[in-house]
Amino acid sequence: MTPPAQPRERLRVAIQKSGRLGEPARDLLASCGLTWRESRDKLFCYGESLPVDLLLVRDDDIPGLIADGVCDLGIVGRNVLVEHGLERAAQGRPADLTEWRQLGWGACRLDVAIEEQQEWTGPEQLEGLRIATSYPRTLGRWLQEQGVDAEPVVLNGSVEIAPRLGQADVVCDLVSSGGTLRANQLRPVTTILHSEAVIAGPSGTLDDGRQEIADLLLRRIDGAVQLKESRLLMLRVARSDLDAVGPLLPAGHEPTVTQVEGRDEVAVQVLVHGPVPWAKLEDLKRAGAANLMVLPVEGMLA
Ligand SMILES: Nc1ncnc2c1ncn2[C@@H]1O[C@H](COP(=O)(O)OP(=O)(O)OP(=O)(O)O)[C@@H](O)[C@H]1O
Ligand SMILES: O=P(O)(O)OC[C@H]1O[C@H](OP(=O)(O)OP(=O)(O)O)[C@H](O)[C@@H]1O
Ligand SMILES: [Mg+2]
Repeated sequence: MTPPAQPRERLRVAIQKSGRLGEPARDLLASCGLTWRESRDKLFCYGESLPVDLLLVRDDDIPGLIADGVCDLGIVGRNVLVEHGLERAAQGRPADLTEWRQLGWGACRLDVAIEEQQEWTGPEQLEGLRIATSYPRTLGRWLQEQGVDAEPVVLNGSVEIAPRLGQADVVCDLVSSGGTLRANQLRPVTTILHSEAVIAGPSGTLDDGRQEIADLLLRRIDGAVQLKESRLLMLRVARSDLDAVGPLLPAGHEPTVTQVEGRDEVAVQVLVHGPVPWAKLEDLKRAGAANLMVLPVEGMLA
């Protein structure tokens, strides 16, 4: 039984100490106006601009730290959070954490991969095989859904070399570019989880005034995430071509159309969510748009 957490009036956020998500997590929080004083061992950062402190830890420890009330929120991959939830369920305990926000970065997939030259006929092919993974619960759930009985072999790292070492027949691991699988003569055959970085938090609300601080932080995070995804698309077009260009503009806010002095032309600007692909710019140009520009947005206040 976990002892009740000490009352705290400062919010504590767990992030990865190093690894893939550590730096982007810090950058995100810094873009929310947070500044810190680092402890000498660099494991704790005391929030100066807001009562929000950081705890720098291994990513696998983040769900447990929140569950135990040591931290209030965490920035972690969905893959780690899902595995934690399934582990708890396996122990017959109720779900304690949820995704408070999806952050839109740190994207990867949890894939099953087999030897490159092997044919893939479907999940039933895995029956009776040994599957190396760091995510036995997530894999176990998927196998159960597929009605397949296989044996997870739990490894904390270097999962991809397990088949070559004779420890397993196939693997189930995180993939983004696929380079690690290829380097180990493996190929992905099915995805069992799509992951990205998320804000993990308790299923209920926080106590001691920390919910208010969390709400403020989340509002800033929402703004920062939206800002990061926003672009300003600018172009000029002859009035006669405006009807052709208008429908091709990417979805976003209502465009602003301004008359260009002394010419039968207008300048159009539109705030777009997400990247504007080259193909879209080429379509607009073909329809008569010129001086196309896509600019990042540094700040926004409606
Ligand atoms: N190849 C990848 N591309 C994109 N995101 C990834 C990739 N691999 C992992 N991730 C995401 O980044 C998270 C952290 O990955 P990382 O490899 O840094 O973890 P780790 O080695 O377990 O680190 P730690 O030392 O904190 O335990 C993963 O849980 C996953 O959500
Ligand atoms: O599809 P790819 O782009 O090749 O990425 C996949 C690799 O990335 C992760 O490991 P990471 O590189 O973070 O090293 P780790 O095993 O030490 O965590 C993951 O465990 C895979 O091994
Ligand atoms: Mg880890």
